[in-house]
Amino acid sequence: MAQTQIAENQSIQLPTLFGDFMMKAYDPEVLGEQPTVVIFKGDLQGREDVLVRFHSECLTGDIFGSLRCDCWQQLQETLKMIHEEGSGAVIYLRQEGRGIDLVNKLKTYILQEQGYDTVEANVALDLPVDAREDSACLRVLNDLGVRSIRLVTNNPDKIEKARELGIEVTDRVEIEAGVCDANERYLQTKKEKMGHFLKKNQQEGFLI
Ligand SMILES: Nc1nc2c(ncn2[C@@H]2O[C@H](COP(=O)(O)OP(=O)(O)OP(=O)(O)O)[C@@H](O)[C@H]2O)c(=O)[nH]1
Repeated sequence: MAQTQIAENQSIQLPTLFGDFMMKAYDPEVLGEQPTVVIFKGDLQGREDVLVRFHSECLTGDIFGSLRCDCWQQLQETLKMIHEEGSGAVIYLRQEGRGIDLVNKLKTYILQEQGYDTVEANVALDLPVDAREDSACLRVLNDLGVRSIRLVTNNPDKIEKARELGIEVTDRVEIEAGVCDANERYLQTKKEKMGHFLKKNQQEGFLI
């Protein structure tokens, strides 16, 4: 007979195109919010320097492969990196549009189609440029028993916020931003206005 008593936060197996992972979902701490999700590989209990990405939800990119941003490529790239290394985690935060939600993000896209950049569009609509709050990451890392992380990001603010939460970030791991015509302005704005570690390469566009 199948066991029907399921423990809270029990992990499930998740075979993916990028290899075999485990996954857990956490009940939201605030009613009405979406569960935080972690997809991970390896026994991370007590481990130091774990390869980790905090990835904010991007329905347009992560689900539909939108090229207006680099979210989909970064997610795939990280899963490949974790698979190759044999361990690590992606904490998937339900902070669509840097926390302004999907409907508002699409409104900013309308302004972007009229010439505003991603920062100007948020400001013009009286929306915060970045409304993300990352405390769910601490909850997940504690649950997995991770002691310190190497954070996969090009965003200096993510490292600072993680450290403010008390997460030990021992290193930053660069992640390549796949450039194309559709996302070049988005990447340029991240670099110039949000301080992202992106280098412009004359021949090939933006790389890390
Ligand atoms: N407001 C707004 N949000 C966007 C836009 N394009 C993408 N996003 C959101 O930006 C967020 C990107 O999150 P991440 O990829 O985790 O983080 P990041 O700050 O870009 O930093 P990295 O770790 O270097 O990728 C997601 O929530 C996307 O939905 C946009 O044009 N406007």
